[in-house]
Amino acid sequence: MAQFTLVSGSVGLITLQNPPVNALSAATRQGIVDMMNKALNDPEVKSVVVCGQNRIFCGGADIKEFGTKISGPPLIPTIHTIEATNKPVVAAIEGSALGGGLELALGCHYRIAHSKARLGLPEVTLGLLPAIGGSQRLPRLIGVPAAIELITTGRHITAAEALQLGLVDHVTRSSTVDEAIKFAQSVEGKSLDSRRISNYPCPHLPDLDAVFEGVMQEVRQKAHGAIAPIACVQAVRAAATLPYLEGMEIERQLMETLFTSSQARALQYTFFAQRAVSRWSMPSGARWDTSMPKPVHKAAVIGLGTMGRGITVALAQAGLSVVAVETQEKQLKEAKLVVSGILERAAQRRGMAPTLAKITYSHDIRAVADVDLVIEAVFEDEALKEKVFQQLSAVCKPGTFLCTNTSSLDVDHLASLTHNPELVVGMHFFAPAHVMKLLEVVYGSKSSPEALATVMQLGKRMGKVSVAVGNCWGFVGNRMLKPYMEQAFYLLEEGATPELVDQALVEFGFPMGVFRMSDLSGTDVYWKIRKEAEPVGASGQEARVRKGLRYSPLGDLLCEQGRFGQKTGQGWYQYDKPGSRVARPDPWVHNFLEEYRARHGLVARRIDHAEVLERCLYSLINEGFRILEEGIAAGPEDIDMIYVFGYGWPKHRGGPMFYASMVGLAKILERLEHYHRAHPDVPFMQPCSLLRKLVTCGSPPVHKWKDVIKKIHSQL
Ligand SMILES: CCCCCCCC/C=C\C=C\CC(=O)SCCNC(=O)CCNC(=O)[C@H](O)C(C)(C)COP(=O)(O)OP(=O)(O)OC[C@H]1O[C@@H](n2cnc3c(N)ncnc32)[C@H](O)[C@@H]1OP(=O)(O)O
Repeated sequence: MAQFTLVSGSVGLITLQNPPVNALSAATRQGIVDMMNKALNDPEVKSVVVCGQNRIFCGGADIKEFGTKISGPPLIPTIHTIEATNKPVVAAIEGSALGGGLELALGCHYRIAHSKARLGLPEVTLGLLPAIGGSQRLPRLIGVPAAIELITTGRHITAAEALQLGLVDHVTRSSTVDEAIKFAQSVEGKSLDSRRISNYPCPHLPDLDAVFEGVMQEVRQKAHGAIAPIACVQAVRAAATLPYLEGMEIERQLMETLFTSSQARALQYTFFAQRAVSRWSMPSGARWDTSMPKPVHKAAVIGLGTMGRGITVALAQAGLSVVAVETQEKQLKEAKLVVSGILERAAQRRGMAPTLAKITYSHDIRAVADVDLVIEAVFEDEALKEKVFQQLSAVCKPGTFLCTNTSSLDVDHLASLTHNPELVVGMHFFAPAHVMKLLEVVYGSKSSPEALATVMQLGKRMGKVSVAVGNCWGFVGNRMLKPYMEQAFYLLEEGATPELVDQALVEFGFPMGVFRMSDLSGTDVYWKIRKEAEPVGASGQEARVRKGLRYSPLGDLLCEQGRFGQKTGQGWYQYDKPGSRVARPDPWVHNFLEEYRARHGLVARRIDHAEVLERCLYSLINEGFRILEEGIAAGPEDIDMIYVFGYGWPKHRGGPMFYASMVGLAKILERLEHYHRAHPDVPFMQPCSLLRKLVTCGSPPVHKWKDVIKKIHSQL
């Protein structure tokens, strides 16, 4: 797992060998310890270069080993030995030097990086902190403010930025290992006293207490309940205030707490789940590894409202030629300005030229005749989308993939209006489409594996976390949101306020609660969807029982008052003016709720945060089990990534299905049964049979659920 070669007569070259990213598995750590001992004890070796096989230095600890019993040697003593030796040790950094990989490099006396290398301490994103001395060495090398920023965000930086910060000594465009070998020879026999970072004093910061107080406040606010960023700040504070060895002891203690935390498990699950969703499968048995995507060089976007503009930006940034079509002249002009502005600002940030020439604009749908793939993003109106799909089917060249950005319409129905329904796939983007990471890729009953493979690959090119799901009302994300929102309305009927419900959800870790979110997106958006789904209700009616089931008309009644949320300055909260982002509790809403309860003879009771969470989250999770049972999502990871990357589910809780496994399936089942007994007229609270079966099977861990589901399906 690590190889030693004597090169140029005096340089011991140690190469980490653990594909694909040379992660520090037990065997690799053992290899480093053995090869380093060999190099340091060999009198022929006058200097050492450490590098990684296949042009990647090291991706850090082997994350697969976390959660298992850690075996193999620890690296801290070896890094101390490296730092203390009188033979110069040079890290030759190509590809990535991340986490434990960068910590190893920080123990070396010199660091030479390739210009395309990326460096970082991303432990925080896995619920950990850099605990092989990284939290103590980095601030000593680059100063407290820069170290805090890198360690608390886990950001990967370029070699150029690393050079600017003083994190590396030299950046090269040629062979890093050759340069490192030459450099190592040039410093053989020279004093290394000034190269041992652990001996450096931490650069002085005036008013240290005030700095850390401010940083802690900011980090806490951004963390939404995650504990690792807080521990990272505490560790850097130890570096800034304590001698090195005492700081190392604090680093160890903090890591001990984090290492076994449920948050670390959730974040590590998310790391692998994010990668697992790219390995999609369809109920037909078609899979990612047996289906060939078609090349997409030129794409088109139809409709340049907010979504269409974002999609155009995302496609252009992914390097595609784009035809952007909008029939309304005024909207087209405005879109051109907005799209160009976004691309120019983004290019400026990256120090690159904007990709404006990649886009041609047209008001004529016939301009898409020669594209490989079209994304329809017109207003969410069934008749309009039907017309567009019929037109597209007539004007596009044979074989063009036709995609829809619908969030609520039936993909199969749109496909049925075209000559080639196998080429139709849903691409459900989230606003703003060029920023949000999630892409829900919806295959219809006729979509071909090739069409799905093509769209999944396009999503990857756009930098999205693309999740393939089956076609059903609301797909996965919005379908699960329905019971969640429904419960929030019921809680208001029973005595809660929008603030109470939202506070419980924010404390759980969501960036905002359901009512604040509803105000932000427009309360009328779901009103329209409710009206379409329930033409008899959703307007002008107070009835709380519809078709024998519980219904809350609260959202409809609010909309009838013209309170459409932030954009109108009034919704579930009040705002200083339309468009203002500062939401304040609204006495009008409290009064509206009291009058409503009085009209219906409802007596308000005290509702606590635990009840809010159980009812909103468990009903959502229950729907997730139904989605799994029906095969709409292939596995729990798919649902979890949709919620983490599209709906603000806190990453440190891993997604709804992972969270359910942490809470315990038996407990979820028991609470759903409890609420369903109290409200038999709420079908979303009736426990799904898959949940019952999983509990009967002894509540297997989340990565085993797919096997249980497969078994159930094979028995049908
Ligand atoms: C008190 C108790 C103390 C106990 C102490 C225990 C010992 C701890 C020792 C050291 C701790 C150090 C802390 C760390 O180092 S934590 C790890 C930090 N590193 C990372 O977070 C990097 C994660 N990886 C990445 O960011 C990327 O993978 C990258 C390296 C940039 C490469 O990206 P890309 O080229 O896009 O490739 P993929 O992401 O698709 O990855 C390819 C496959 O490799 C797998 N992978 C990647 N990194 C790791 C890793 N560190 N460990 C294990 N596996 C890794 C990834 O899952 C892909 O696999 P697959 O193809 O099967 O999906």
